[in-house]
Amino acid sequence: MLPQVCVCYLLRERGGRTEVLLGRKKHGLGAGNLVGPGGKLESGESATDAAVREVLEETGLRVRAADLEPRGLLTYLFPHREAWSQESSVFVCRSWSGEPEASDELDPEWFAVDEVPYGRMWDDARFWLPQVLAGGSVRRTFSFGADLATVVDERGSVA
Ligand SMILES: Nc1ncnc2c1[nH]c(=O)n2[C@H]1C[C@H](O)[C@@H](COP(=O)(O)OP(=O)(O)OP(=O)(O)O)O1
Ligand SMILES: [Mg+2]
Ligand SMILES: [Mg+2]
Repeated sequence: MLPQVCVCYLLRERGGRTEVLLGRKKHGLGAGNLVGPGGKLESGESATDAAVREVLEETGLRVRAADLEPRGLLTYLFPHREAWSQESSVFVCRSWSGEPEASDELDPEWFAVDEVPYGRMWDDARFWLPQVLAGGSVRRTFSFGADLATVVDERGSVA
């Protein structure tokens, strides 16, 4: 079984448009990329509980497990760096308390969902995140090449 991680996209309505909370990752896997808050599941933790904890740790926002919408599962394969291969549970959330704050891991920033700068994200995001932000779900596998940055193969579905 691959290491399990989670990611959560917080959505809000502002000025007649939908915005998503992303942040530049400051260190660790994917440092420099714009990502959704998320991280590794701890021992015995469910993906939902991990998402609640990681959102709080990385943004200062409190979300409730009941408000997390499961939106699928992503498999990231790095044949040239096996330790980076992971399986990620994807959530969307529209309700929370608090205001986003910078953390050791992320500088949170709101983006209109139709203006997300996919060129600043992990290369896989452009294949599935637009559909998830539009209300869909995903079950997809991505293989990265020797540069550890470019998707060289993808399979699965977005519905
Ligand atoms: N290939 C790819 N594309 C998009 N997003 C990701 C990947 N691989 C990934 O791991 N991720 C996402 C999924 C998770 O949200 C994070 C990975 O967890 P990370 O943030 O490194 O772990 P934390 O638990 O937050 O960090 P520490 O607590 O260990 O510092 O990236
Ligand atoms: Mg993280
Ligand atoms: Mg963590």
